[in-house]
Amino acid sequence: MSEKQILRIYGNSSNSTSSEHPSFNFSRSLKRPKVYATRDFPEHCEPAKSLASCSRNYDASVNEAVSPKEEQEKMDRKKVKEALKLFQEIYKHLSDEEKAKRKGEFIGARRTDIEAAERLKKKGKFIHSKKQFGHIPGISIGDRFRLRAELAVIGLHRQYTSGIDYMVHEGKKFATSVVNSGRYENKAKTVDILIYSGQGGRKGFGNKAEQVDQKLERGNLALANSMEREYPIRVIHKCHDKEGSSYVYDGLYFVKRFWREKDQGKFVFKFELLRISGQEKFSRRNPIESRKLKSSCKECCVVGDVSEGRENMQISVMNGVDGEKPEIFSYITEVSYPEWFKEIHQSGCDCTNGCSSSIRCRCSFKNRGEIPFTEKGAIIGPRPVVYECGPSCKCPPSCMNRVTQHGPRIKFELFKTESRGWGVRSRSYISSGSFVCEFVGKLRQIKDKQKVDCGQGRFSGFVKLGSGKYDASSAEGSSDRNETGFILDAKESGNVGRFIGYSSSPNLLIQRVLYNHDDERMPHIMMFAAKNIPPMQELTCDYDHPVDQICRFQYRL
Ligand SMILES: C[S@@+](CC[C@H](N)C(=O)[O-])C[C@H]1O[C@@H](n2cnc3c(N)ncnc32)[C@H](O)[C@@H]1O
Repeated sequence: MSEKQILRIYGNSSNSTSSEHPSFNFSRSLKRPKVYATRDFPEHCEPAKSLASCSRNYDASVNEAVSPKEEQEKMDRKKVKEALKLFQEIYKHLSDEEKAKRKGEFIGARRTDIEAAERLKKKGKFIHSKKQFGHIPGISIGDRFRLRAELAVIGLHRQYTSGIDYMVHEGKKFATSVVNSGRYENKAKTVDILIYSGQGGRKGFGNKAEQVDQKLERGNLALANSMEREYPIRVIHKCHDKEGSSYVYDGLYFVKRFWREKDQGKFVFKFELLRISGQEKFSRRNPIESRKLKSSCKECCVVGDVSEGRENMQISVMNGVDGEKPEIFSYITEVSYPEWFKEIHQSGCDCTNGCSSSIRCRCSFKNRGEIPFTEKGAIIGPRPVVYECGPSCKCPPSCMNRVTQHGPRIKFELFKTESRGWGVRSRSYISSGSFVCEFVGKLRQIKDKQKVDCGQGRFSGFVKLGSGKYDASSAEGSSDRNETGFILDAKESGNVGRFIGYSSSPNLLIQRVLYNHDDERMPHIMMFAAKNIPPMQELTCDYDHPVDQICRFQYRL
């Protein structure tokens, strides 16, 4: 069916009924919040009611006498349903077209949902063409929407990607709605309080993204202005269940306060939003359904990407135990060296056409005359140290002696275990010998008799890198000549490696690797698959194994 046909079939019934803004539609409750619940907010396990199953049954018996108000509500809801139906048909049409074009191949990300919404917008089929404050007629608390673009179509949240939507009123920006996606550490601690992180603060994308200070502009300014005037803000939570993600309307909130704090050295804005009291709570209204839904929600995604875009692939956090998120830590992808640390480079290899197992390649020579990796990047047997080519080598980045320095390529997932805290697994199969990840943290020196809680199964975020006297003469700013040994401390800053659990028969082996410096006292701690690892199996290593010794367990390629 063509888009024209679809539009013809559905006519103009979903035309806007909005009044001139500012239209404050929060008649269902306007009391300032007084008492706030303190129980943990299980936002990802909240019973998300579908629009069709909403408690107000507008298709109920026509014989019942209905008031004009109810009649209006019925009409509003009908319009919402019609607009969504129209959207779904265009979306399906575009998706089918896209699938046929792709023939199974990946051509690049195309947001078909946005495209479908844009087509509806051009035809004037958006509900409430003007933005407005408060509830949107026809939409009830607890309504669930599968696609983000649907929120724009029905006027709940007009931004396709940005979390804060706002409009200009009397020359000033005011927030109309926020989507709590969990992406920016929106720690929804209780059912009534939402700590919402401001927008901005990143320049560029993926690995090249640079952290900058957030500014009090656009959405952040709009939230601040809304606080001043006590304007209500719609809150929509992104939830995850077995069927995927969805967006649930949670009702109206006020901004109570906001502040600026440092995150990884840069300023970010935090807004405390309080749910307006007296509004329906879909979780409390029908507790039997709530329990049923909670138990059917065996494992929910509580954080979309714990690396916040810093890794090559997203690392989602799944929790089927208690709905909690991991404790806050700074996600870093490289070892954080202290200021005094200087990279000591020996001369690298001169191989301009890639390295090979010959004495002409200096790096190969350091590796006992062989390249320690297969062409596919699997490690050829554990050894005391692997010397990868590095910044002083002339070989290209694609050289087969550069494996771990490119970072992990595994689709990791963090998950909550019943009794061991968080663990790590891979969504895809990992073949024996493949590089899994590095254990990164802050590199610290330890003093002679300083006790570090690591090893002997009590590992708690540290890896001891072995001992050795540190020559203070080469350390700027250090005057303590008795310091010996180094540790990687991942308690406050680390990567996915800090969540890997212990096993006496592990499926990962620990391998010391050098590439960006030649100081053997502080090698990179790299983890490789010790065997073939099926998808979703917990990744484990042997904490008791001293990292300055060759791994004692066997593995085969
Ligand atoms: C490197 S952390 C691993 C991540 C940790 N599970 C968490 O939630 O942050 C090591 C800690 O995890 C727990 N742990 C890891 N493996 C374990 C095991 N096999 N049995 C019991 N506790 C374990 C212990 O508390 C240990 O101190």
